Amino acid sequence: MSKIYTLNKISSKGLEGFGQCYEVQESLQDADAILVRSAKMHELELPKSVKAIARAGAGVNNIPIDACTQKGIVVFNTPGANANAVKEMVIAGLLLSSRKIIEGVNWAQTLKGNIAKEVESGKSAFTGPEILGKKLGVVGLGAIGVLVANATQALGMEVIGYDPYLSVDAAWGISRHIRHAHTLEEVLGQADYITIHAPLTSATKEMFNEEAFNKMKKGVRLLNFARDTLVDNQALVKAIEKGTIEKYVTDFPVEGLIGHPQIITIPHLGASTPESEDNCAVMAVKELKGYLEKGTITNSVNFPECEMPWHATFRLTLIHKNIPAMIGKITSIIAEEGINISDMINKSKGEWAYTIIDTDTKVTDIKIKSIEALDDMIKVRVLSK
Ligand SMILES: NC(=O)C1=CN([C@@H]2O[C@H](COP(=O)(O)OP(=O)(O)OC[C@H]3O[C@@H](n4cnc5c(N)ncnc54)[C@H](O)[C@@H]3O)[C@@H](O)[C@H]2O)C=CC1
Ligand SMILES: O=C(O)CCC(=O)C(=O)O
Repeated sequence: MSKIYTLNKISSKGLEGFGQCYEVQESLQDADAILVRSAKMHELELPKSVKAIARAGAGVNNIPIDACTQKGIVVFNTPGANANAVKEMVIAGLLLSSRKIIEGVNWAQTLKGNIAKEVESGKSAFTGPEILGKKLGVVGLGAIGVLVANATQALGMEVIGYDPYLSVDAAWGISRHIRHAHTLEEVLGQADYITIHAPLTSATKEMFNEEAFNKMKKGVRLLNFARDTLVDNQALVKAIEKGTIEKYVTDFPVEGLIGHPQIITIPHLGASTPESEDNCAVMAVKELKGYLEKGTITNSVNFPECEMPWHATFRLTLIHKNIPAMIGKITSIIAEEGINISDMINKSKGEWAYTIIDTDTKVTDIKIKSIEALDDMIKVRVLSK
């Protein structure tokens, strides 16, 4: 029985996918794997039993990836599974940033007496421009950015996209009407609206800072449905005071922004739809099962993709450093017992490698210990059918 610790509320449709051989628990004790959404895991002491973590969602900045990698814990996410939910929210955000809908609705709640007359005399305070024909800059053209770019172009916006690491898959999905910016400055200098869809990393932290705001057009509307600290909030408030930024719409309410008349704070609702919660959970559960049961790695952010059909009875999965002679050392230990390897695969990602070895005969515990004792060997698992 494998034990799964859930850190956030995970859709039941996803959890059902685990089936009879799994126990979903609210304790970390002896957990084989963890399922998480946005809960912060940096302070969490992970027991040795943990082999994998699946993020039911896209952003993995809440997970201590480097520490997990060193311990041989495979971290997965669910690329694209919540992208449509965020895209729809961004379209709402664009309209909220432009038309004074929230202000108008709040004002309408206060009306009394001759309401129809009050409405007609007061509504001019809530006028705002249309998005049709305006220029939108999309920063980050991944799963979400591409959907946002295509949808807003279809709504009549002129869209310019920037992504220095654009993937081939993403490029296939981008409408030919979207203009390609070669630098961030190109977007900042001409967009009427800017929407951020890059991940939070040490390289992107506060990429929207005073310097970036100084390059923006006056009166720009900025949307952030990616992560709070992609934006330097102090510089942002100053840019609003200077008139550079007309409105900031963020999915990440933080102190200093809440209550500001030109800032709309949404309580991280981008992915909060039943469809996206189901999609993410179903995908995350599939990834964990594939790894725990067969050693398959799909959509990992810290180890290479790896899958091999399993015909033999026994399987070793090995996480180790990506260095010369490692495979030779492992196979020599197995050969000392006269065991034949029926199939094998080795994949690498940067300085890390992952190997699957199938045998018809069980490798003895003593030999497994010898393999575990190899320098630069991080984790060895023994699976059987
Ligand atoms: N508000 C919410 O509920 C949600 C927020 N998110 C956030 O949105 C981010 C993006 O999500 P996805 O599109 O699914 O991820 P993705 O990984 O498909 O796309 C991210 C894109 O950003 C690009 N990128 C990286 N560095 C960049 C830079 N310096 N400038 C411009 N582009 C850069 C990458 O090349 C990639 O194409 C996530 O990392 C997460 O933080 C994701 C889902 C839900
Ligand atoms: O699980 C959620 O609601 C948050 C989604 C998110 O921020 C992400 O997928 O990066």
